[in-house]
Amino acid sequence: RELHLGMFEIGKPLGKGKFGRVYLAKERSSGFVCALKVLHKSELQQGGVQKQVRREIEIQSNLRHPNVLRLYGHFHDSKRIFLILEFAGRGELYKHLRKEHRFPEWKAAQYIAQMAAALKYLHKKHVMHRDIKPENILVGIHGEIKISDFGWSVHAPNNRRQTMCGTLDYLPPEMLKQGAQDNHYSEKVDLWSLGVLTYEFLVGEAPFEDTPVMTQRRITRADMSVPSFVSPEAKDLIKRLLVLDPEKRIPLDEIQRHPWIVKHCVKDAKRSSGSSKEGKA
Ligand SMILES: O=C(Cc1cc(-c2ccc3c(-c4nc5ccccc5[nH]4)n[nH]c3c2)n[nH]1)Nc1cccc(F)c1
Repeated sequence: RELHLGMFEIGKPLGKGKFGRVYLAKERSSGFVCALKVLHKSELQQGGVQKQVRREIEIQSNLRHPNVLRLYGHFHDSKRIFLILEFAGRGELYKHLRKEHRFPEWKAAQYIAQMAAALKYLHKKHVMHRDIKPENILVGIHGEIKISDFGWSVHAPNNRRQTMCGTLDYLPPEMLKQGAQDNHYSEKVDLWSLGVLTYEFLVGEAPFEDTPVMTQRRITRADMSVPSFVSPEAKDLIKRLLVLDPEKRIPLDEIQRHPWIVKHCVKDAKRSSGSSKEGKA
């Protein structure tokens, strides 16, 4: 079936990314609700990002995971490219984080467990995200998180110098080292960013937040301290992720078995089975 704009009823704006606006949309014949992202070809040309957008479309079209935002399809007209993206019922995670200042440990642990599951899926497909931060995470209608915006994701290894705007807070040390050879780092970069994310969920600010020069210096020295209100188990996981040597970072499999994650995410077997009808095979 030929996709075109007339198929959609356009609703309220949902947000605007670096290259385009996103609208709530409904496909007329099926009533299917989605997020329609509009990218202007002229803007992409000016930004020199057409190839990156094509790569992102190619990567995201093939991803299917409950914690990875779906790209259902795309089409274009003479001036614009349209992306049919999954609608996330509870919007952008960073807005929730700013409003709540920081998340309770049970919520942070559930989010990190879902991130670890999503990253495990992506890494198995040799896709590393490379831009994990609250701004790139959406929340579904059931409170589950969805990683989006694979603008920097690549099939490992890559040899593309990445020029990035935006925050340095999430960059791992190996990407900051002078003359770092792009293709010398691996999926382990996402583990470092997961550590920064865990810290920010629990503390409400990033661990190396400072002036740009100081942030870079603190990252390359892993110079950060965890406030005393953070539980010892959570602190242990943060410390095992924010390790300078990429090879020494706790692997994704071990994250899902980490005491802090297990404590908050595994259904508590001891909890009573409630009314008599429950618990029967
Ligand atoms: O640009 C993005 C990522 C992206 C996703 C979104 C986005 C933004 C907002 C939403 C929402 C959403 N739900 C809301 C509920 C309440 C309030 C606001 C909400 N926004 N659902 N899905 C979305 C998706 N913006 N940008 N992907 C992309 C870009 C180029 C090529 C490609 F294949 C993918």
